[in-house]
Amino acid sequence: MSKPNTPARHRPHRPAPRPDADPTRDLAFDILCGVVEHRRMLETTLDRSTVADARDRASAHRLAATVLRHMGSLTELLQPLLRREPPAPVRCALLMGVAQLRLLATPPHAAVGTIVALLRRRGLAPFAGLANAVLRRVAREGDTLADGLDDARLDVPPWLWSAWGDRARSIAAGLHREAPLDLTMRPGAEAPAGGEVLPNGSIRFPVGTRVTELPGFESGQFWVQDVAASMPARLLNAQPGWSVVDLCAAPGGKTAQMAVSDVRVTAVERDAARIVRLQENLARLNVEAECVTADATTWRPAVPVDAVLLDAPCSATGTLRRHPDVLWVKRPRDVTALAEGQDRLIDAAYEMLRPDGILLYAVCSLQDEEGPQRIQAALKKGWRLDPFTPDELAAMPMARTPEGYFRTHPGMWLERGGMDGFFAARLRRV
Ligand SMILES: C[S@@+](CC[C@H](N)C(=O)[O-])C[C@H]1O[C@@H](n2cnc3c(N)ncnc32)[C@H](O)[C@@H]1O
Repeated sequence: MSKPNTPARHRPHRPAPRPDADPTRDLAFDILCGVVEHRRMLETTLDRSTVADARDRASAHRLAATVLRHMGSLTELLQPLLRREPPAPVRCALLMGVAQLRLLATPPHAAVGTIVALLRRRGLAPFAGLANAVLRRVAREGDTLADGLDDARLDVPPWLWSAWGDRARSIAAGLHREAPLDLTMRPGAEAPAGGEVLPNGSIRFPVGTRVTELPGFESGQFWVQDVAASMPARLLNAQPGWSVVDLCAAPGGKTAQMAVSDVRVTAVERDAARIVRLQENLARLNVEAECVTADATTWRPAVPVDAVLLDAPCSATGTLRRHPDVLWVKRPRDVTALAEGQDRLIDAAYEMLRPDGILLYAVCSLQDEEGPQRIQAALKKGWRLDPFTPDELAAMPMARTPEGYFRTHPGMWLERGGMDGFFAARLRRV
């Protein structure tokens, strides 16, 4: 029997079926809205998330990080398709759709369907039609829309591009790549099979390698440390019997490098939770260091020490490959505030050292204000520069500056997979 032909206005109201839950895209969307609307770091949203499944979290991270790494060029590609500026959350959803279509090889029907469903789930149903039309056009005409866009330039905020000067294009090329997995080996340990031995002794595995699955992880034969991050402690070259303070030490990569060489290390870290992590890392590696929870600007050792390794808190622009949210979260004024803190830590290190003692200053930053400019300021206050020699940097000659600083960026060794940006300099207490 056919149903009576009820006029639409008399039909009982039934809510539209709720599109299936999609924790990956919901979490990626929350991450992106957090960055774009509140300058909230990716990890903060991830920490607060109730999504429990590790694969969902990893997929959400990958999707959000892909958008963040290409946010400028994806935004530009969308521009001619939008008659009006959509609300920020809708723009985030559209960017996710474009990233799925153009960068993550998601089949078009899934790339479009998942974003339309996301908008409906998140109370943005009035924009579902727009997303459907726009993303279908990107699926059909994406190559034409992308033609002529300067991705490298567009994907770096203007203030960073100008701060990086003539390094900018090369750095930007490195930022489009995900970081491989680099290991620092305990002296004498056998490297797990399949890794590439880099000229400085680090072992490199391809992007996506899970460190916990490599043989030797449990028994503490190595730890994760980007090739560039391994250089400050190598350059300090602390000798057995030296007393060294590792200031700002957690999670302890550099403490471990020194402690495995029988150096007497005191690791100073302000954050109580992070010092627990440092202690866990040292325990896995079965090495010892004195761990102190204290503010490095006021803490002092009982007797002056031979060397201080100061890996100072910084803007972390050197780690943008791993943390592309930093591109859109940090501002120039953050760098200024961090530079003031770096000066205070350098002053504190002076009071910890014996005469002629060494300060190895390092930051994972690409910014002049946090690197060369801090050293220039220190040289006016009783420090002497002890430049790195070509021999000391024979494994990475391109990282030695004319002043004798160590300086890397993500565009270096690109054919091998790149590296983080780091700055280091060696100073002596006069
Ligand atoms: C760049 S990370 C250090 C990484 C570490 N050196 C390594 O190689 O694993 C900076 C650390 O400095 C800590 N920190 C920041 N300000 C500090 C201060 N005034 N005193 C002690 N630690 C501080 C932060 O909590 C953070 O753990």
